[in-house]
Amino acid sequence: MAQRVSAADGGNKKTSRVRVAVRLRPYMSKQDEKDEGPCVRGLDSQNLEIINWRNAMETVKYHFDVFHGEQTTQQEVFLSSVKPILPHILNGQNASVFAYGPTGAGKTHTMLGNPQQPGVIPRAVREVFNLVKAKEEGEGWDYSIGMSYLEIYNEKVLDLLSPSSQDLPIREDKDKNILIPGLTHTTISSFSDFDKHFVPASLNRTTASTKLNQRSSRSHAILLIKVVRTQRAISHRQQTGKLYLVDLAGSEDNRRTGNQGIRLKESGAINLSLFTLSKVVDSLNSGTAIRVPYRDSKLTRLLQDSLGGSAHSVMITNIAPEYIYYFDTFSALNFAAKSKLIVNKPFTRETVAVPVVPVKRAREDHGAGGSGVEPHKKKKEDKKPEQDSSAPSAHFHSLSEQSVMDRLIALEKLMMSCQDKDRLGMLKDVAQSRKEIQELKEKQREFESKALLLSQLAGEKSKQEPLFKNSAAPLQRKQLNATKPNKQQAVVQPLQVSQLQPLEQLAIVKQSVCVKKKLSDQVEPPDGKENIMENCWESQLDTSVLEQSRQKILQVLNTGSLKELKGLQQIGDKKAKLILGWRELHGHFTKLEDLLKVEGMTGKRFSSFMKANILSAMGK
Ligand SMILES: Nc1ncnc2c1ncn2[C@@H]1O[C@H](COP(=O)(O)OP(=O)(O)OP(=O)(O)O)[C@@H](O)[C@H]1O
Repeated sequence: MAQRVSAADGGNKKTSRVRVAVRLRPYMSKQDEKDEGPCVRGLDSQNLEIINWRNAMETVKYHFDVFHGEQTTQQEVFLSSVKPILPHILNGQNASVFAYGPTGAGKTHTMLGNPQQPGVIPRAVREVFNLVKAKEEGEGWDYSIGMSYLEIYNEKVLDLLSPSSQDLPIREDKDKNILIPGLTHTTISSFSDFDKHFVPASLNRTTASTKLNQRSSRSHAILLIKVVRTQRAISHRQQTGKLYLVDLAGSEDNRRTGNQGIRLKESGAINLSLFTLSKVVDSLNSGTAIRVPYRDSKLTRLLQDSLGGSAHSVMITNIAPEYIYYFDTFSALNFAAKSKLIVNKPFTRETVAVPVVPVKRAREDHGAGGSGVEPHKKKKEDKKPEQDSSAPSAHFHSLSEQSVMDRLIALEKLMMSCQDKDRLGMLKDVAQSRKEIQELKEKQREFESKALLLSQLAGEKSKQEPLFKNSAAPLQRKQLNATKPNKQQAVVQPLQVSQLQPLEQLAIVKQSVCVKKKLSDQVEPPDGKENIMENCWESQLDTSVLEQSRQKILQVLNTGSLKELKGLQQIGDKKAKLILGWRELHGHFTKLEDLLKVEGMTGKRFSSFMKANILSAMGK
């Protein structure tokens, strides 16, 4: 009877860690309306640099196992990053290759390619056949190769070889092998046999056009190549090796993809599963996690077999050079860096001799090597070079939007806490300061509510309504004045980022109490009187009590566990996870309206969420 045999002697510890390669796709001028040039470039076969968003005179350098520059061919990517792990699957071990990165950065190009430039998938399958052919001769084993092909779309597992099938279940057998009952498994005898099944199945994959990519993959596609080898001699040992070739859907920022409706829903599922993947990678790398959160998404559940343990994994992080992708690139590099903690100081900052603009025009300036190390001509020299090094760069016009800055700050904090031990002390100090500020804020609120209570007791002998006030009372300004110092205190952060905050306060100050919801109105225009009534309820509440409730909700959003988040009104499991994901990626919510940035949170939902939670916090 067939039995899984662990190949202890064949296991090579060195290669069992996640090997991280980064591939930079060529610069595309059509993606660069402002003609700003690239913001990232290669230095050599392992190093790259990206402009520092804080100061365009500086770059941030990263070190990876491999860096594939813009001119790298499909063949080179395959030979250096993928081919070395393939022999393992002939010995009953698992291997996987992931293409990760923002939408439009070249994942599908890398994995699939096109007839002129075939990608990793066709090359790997061909190589597996070659390896088997070479082995079959005199080693005493018979080999059989099979394939399955599926996509995870909106958290559903769909069989691409049998497109009419429904969402398939994922199961685990007693040996901890992940199985998908009902998934088509087809034996293939040659590469052309594979092609015959694979090409039409690929057309079944869900793709659609977004603002950033005309043919964007809306699902994670997983091709499984299974090699079973059976010993001819008497014990007839059988070993099964699996190769997962994964083209992940791109991480997406929906403000830029312009996604709405169904695209937005897809995007929510994509971002959620990528977030879980990130958590799994974190746990595997930390080596201390009690529970690796494989079960939190279908993607990670399915790859459980192959991620960690004895799997030989390669992650190819695809990035794009244009400024419009800056945040995504920075984010993807961070993910790639934390996917292997042996990264050499990715946050070392060096001042380069020439202003950053020279990275411009990679295509014309780069030599055949594509690493882009030669000096570049200056452009836009009239741009004032001297800047306050703590201020966001003038080159970041497109990023000067407050929310993007907030995200960059949050991301930077994350990266610092991950990788630079020297900064841990600093972060601890900041955490301590924050704690003290928080305590002061609590005290302040306590005093305020006491004072309010006293004035109410003194002022209204017979009039009741401790919570509802006269709508004519011009209390909102007072309320916001009271909020202001709190806000200012709350944003004490490393690296003097607090100077970015006043803009946000302004946004809050501008909200009028009754006809507020400016943001929500932008998303969904009010649809009549009912909506006006909807939005007026806050005006009937006492501003300080209202503010207290808002603060309470904000606190849960920022510090609440999954369970606590689910304790909020109108927040279910999925939304709570999305909030956690957002927090992980962007740091804290500076104001409640930031919730609108979470996937699926429309203006209407936000209004209703606020009403339900404020009233609930007041015990209404
Ligand atoms: N190395 C490359 N050389 C030439 N063209 C490339 C390269 N990488 C990507 N492209 C082109 O860039 C465009 C976007 O690439 P691709 O569709 O592979 O991105 P993606 O990361 O898979 O996006 P999504 O996540 O939206 O599916 C395509 O037109 C592709 O041909």
